[in-house]
Amino acid sequence: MVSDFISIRRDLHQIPELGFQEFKTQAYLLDYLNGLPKDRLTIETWKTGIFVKVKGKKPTKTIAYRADIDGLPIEEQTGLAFPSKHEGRMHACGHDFHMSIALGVLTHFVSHPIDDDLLFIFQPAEEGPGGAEPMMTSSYMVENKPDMIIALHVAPEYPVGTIAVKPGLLFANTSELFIDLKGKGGHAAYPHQTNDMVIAACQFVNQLQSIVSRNVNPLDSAVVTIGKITGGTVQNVIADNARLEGTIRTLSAESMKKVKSRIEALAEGLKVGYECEVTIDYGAMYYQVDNDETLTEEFVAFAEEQTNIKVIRCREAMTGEDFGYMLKEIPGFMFWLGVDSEYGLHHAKLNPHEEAIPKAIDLLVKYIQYKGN
Ligand SMILES: CC(=O)N[C@@H](CCC[C@H](N)C(=O)O)C(=O)O
Repeated sequence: MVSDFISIRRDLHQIPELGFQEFKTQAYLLDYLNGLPKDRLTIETWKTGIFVKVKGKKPTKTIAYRADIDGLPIEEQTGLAFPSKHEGRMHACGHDFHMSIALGVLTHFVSHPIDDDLLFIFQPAEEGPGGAEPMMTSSYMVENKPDMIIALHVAPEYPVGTIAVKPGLLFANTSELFIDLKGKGGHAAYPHQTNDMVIAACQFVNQLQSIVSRNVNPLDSAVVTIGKITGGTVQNVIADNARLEGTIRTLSAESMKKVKSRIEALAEGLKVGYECEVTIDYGAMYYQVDNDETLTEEFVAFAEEQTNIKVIRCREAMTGEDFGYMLKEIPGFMFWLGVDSEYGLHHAKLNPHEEAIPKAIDLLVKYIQYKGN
């Protein structure tokens, strides 16, 4: 017999949608929310996201909880009995867990209200192009800015029954990276008459890898990943175009500036060396996740003393999260939830253990109750 919120997770797992296309997901969430008693609830949509307020008994503050709702362009290979019904789309970053946990906590407080108001934020487009920053400037958020905010992220590398957290910097600064190369194509047998963009792209991918090893202070970690290369049209035509798609991760804003300036300098060299055009687009950029020191330490002490969850003190990670934009304006924290999967985040076989769902709901209910009187 699976609990309600595990079965909700299974439903949501089957309908993953990309950023700002979460129409079925939003409809599913609204359908659930509209089935709850209405007396304490206000529900407002924002694009494909939702704000839900649970009115407190005598509020002096608002505590917010944020869950991201989008999936990834990955073809699922989990072999689960409830796989994605959307070809080439998967909840491979655990947002199905994040949503079902948020619904579990919200449902508890609808029937067991506390003094303070609670705001549940179902945020679109965390994987890109970013929903948190525009949500923060929405009129709803401006008029209903909470006093503190919490979020979690599933962590395949930690066992169920654990959480991992760190006061201060938890996640990196990120920037997407799209590089378009344009040269001169032609017959595969006449390379001397062309500027081959497949060769230029290969060279450039290798050159980019020297930035982290030779230009960034080794004590200030950075990552440059190219996750996708496309180019050309057919096997016997020299390609007149290529596109590199990737991401930059840095622990400091200075290193982000440095990495970008080195990419641009190397691009100038490529233009000369391969007589081609190079266009760089940085896409979406996410601000680092910087946990409030006092609130995080208080949460750790609470979890250790008042629950049977094991707390792991972790290091910062090079993952990105646009929750950073919320923490920039509102004190709060994010923590990792142990879900023990052999395969990691963004893997087609990611299979988090569902027993982590009731454990997370229980932890959050207890902590929010403690914070909200
Ligand atoms: C937790 C997590 O995996 N977040 C994503 C955020 C992606 C931001 C953006 N699309 C980028 O690639 O820079 C991550 O990949 O870390």
